[in-house]
Order: sequence, then C-alpha cells, then structure tokens
Amino acid sequence: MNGTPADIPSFTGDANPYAGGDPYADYRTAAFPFDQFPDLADRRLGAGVIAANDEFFAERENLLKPGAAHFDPEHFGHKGKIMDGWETRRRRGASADTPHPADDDHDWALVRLGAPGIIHGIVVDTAHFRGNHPQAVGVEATALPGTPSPEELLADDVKWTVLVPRTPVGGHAANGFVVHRPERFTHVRLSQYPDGGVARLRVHGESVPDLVWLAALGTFDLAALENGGHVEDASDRFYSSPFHTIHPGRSHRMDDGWETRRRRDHGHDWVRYRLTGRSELRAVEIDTGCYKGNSAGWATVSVLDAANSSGWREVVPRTRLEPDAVHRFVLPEPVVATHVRLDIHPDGGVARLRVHGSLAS
Ligand SMILES: NC(=O)NC(NC(N)=O)C(=O)[O-]
Repeated sequence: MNGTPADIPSFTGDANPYAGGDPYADYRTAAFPFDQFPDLADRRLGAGVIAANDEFFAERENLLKPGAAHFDPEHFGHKGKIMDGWETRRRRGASADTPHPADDDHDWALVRLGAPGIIHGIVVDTAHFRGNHPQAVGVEATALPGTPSPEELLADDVKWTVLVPRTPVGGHAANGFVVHRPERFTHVRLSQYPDGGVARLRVHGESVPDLVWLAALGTFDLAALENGGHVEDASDRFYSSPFHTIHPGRSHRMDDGWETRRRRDHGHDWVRYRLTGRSELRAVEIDTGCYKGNSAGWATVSVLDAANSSGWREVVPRTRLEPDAVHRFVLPEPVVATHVRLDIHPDGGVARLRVHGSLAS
C-alpha cells in the first residue's frame, strides 16, 4: 500500500498570503513515522536533479538542498520572485475557449538518489509556495544499473513504479507520504499537477549498496551510508543528525557532523550502527573535524556480532580525543561484527566514524 494512511497528517489547500514577520509562523508540518530514516536524495550523498521539463521561476537543484527553504520577501529577479525551490511557469490551455490546462498536464523532475535503496517515505515540501504550489503531486521510482542519462531514464521501456499516486497537496506545508515497497530504487520522478513550486523533496529510506562493487573493492568503510551502513539509534539528536557521521568525505562545518547537547548529568552519549553486513573489521577512524571547543572528550568503540550471542565487545578502549582531528586505530586483531557502537564521554561532537574491513565470507 502506498500514499497517505489516515493516521499520518496530510495538508491540502492554499496557505494564506505571506503577512510579514516569521515566514514559517503558519507553515504546516508534522512528525512522520519514516523520519528516522535518512534522506537518500540528500545532495551531500551525491543525489542530483538530473532533468526537469521546466524551471522557469526557480532552479530544480534547490529541491535537494539540505536544510529548510529560505524566504526573502524583498528578493525579486528579472523573471519574478526568487524562490528557494523548483518552480515552473503557469501552464495555459490550448485556446481562448480553453484557457485552463488539461487534466493530465503536469511538470516533472528526475532525481538520481545519492544512495540507492528501499524507500519508506517521501516529503514533498511546499514551504513558501502559497498561491503557487501544485494542486497535486505524484512520485514514481525506478532502478537502472550504471549511470543512466535522462534520455535513457525516459525511454519507453523503463518501468516506473508508483510510490505516491497523484494526490492533492497543501501550499506552505510538509506533505508526507508513507511508502511500502520492498524493492531497491536508484531514481525517482516527481510530478506536479498542473504546475507550480516545490521547495524540497526528501526521500527517506535505507541505503542498499551494490554488493558486486563492494566485493570488487574488498576493503571499504562498512559503516558508510553509501555502502549500506545505518544508524539504528542514538542517545541525542539535539543539534544535528547522527547520520552525518556516516556521510561521505570530511565535514566542513560544525552542523555537518553529530553534536549532542551539553550534558548536565553524569551519563554519556552514543550511536549504534548497523554495518553493511557481517564483516571482518580491521581499522577504525574517529574524526572530530570542526569541533573545537565542543569535541567529544573521550571515545570508546565496541562491536557486536548478532549471529553470535557473545554480546558487545570493546575494541577501542576509552581514548582521549583531540579537537578537530582524525584519530586512527588499527585493531590488535581483526574482529567479526554486524554492529558497532560509538560511546562518547561525556558529550560533544564527532564528525565522522569510519569502520574499515571487508564482508565476512
Ligand atoms: N508572486 C509569485 O511568486 N509569482 C510567480 N512566481 C514567481 N516566482 O515569481 C507565480 O506566477 O507563481
């Protein structure tokens, strides 16, 4: 079953015209059951809007930007109001007698996921699109190997699976849709009927890597999101998401890592990761990049082999961390694990965790 079950909030209709002050004051949003899963269409994972049929008012690339859409009421350009989203021109009918668009008229954007995977939910966010949001949206997905061009994706023989059937949406709202599909997808197509603006598209799910590629690599980072690593749980998500610790590359800003609030008790913070699969781990990296006055103080790394009942085992003992630095640990001997836990004492920031090894045979 796809779409919006009765128990998740849905929004329809116009929002009121912007009345000044905080543009988010009348924004309609909700917590969705799939919020726990990362956004597979995150630009920071390498996702891209590779084509759109129209982007007259605002560029398609805005759809995948991290963070909430910005609205500046005074910002106008040569073509109209500058909008932080993807916005198409107004569609027209064929003649003076039929000035309205036809029922099936729509605009579309093609998105390559940054990490292909299983999709659990979609948010079509129309933030700041009030009188010019789409009346309805639909989302489909497909899986193609390699790096297909837009033309290849749009070929007649490509099978697209409907994730969100054409559904009315609200303006200036986070329009969320639960998806129940077991397949791995590589691309999605967002359609808006008949035209309009969408600020952000979020595609929440679980990354499913190409195992043939990983087998060819041999040794790789088994916690990396792009390799199928996953954050199962974390003690704190106050400032930023623990998923950032398994994003590609180095962190370039403090909010690009995982930062917990200041603890005022005697506890500590932690993240629990599920690895690509059962694997043999040989080396661990903890990067406190961009955390200077608020780096995690000490860290411990433990592993669990869920196929074996021996429980959690510490592989990196509690170690003092330097601010804004990469710390490398070669394990005294390789360990077999399905899960890793990072404990930080007492609190603070960790930008990245890398867990190097290979899949256990
Ligand atoms: N005030 C507007 O935003 N108008 C138009 N859009 C932009 N971006 O100028 C439109 O037709 O939707």
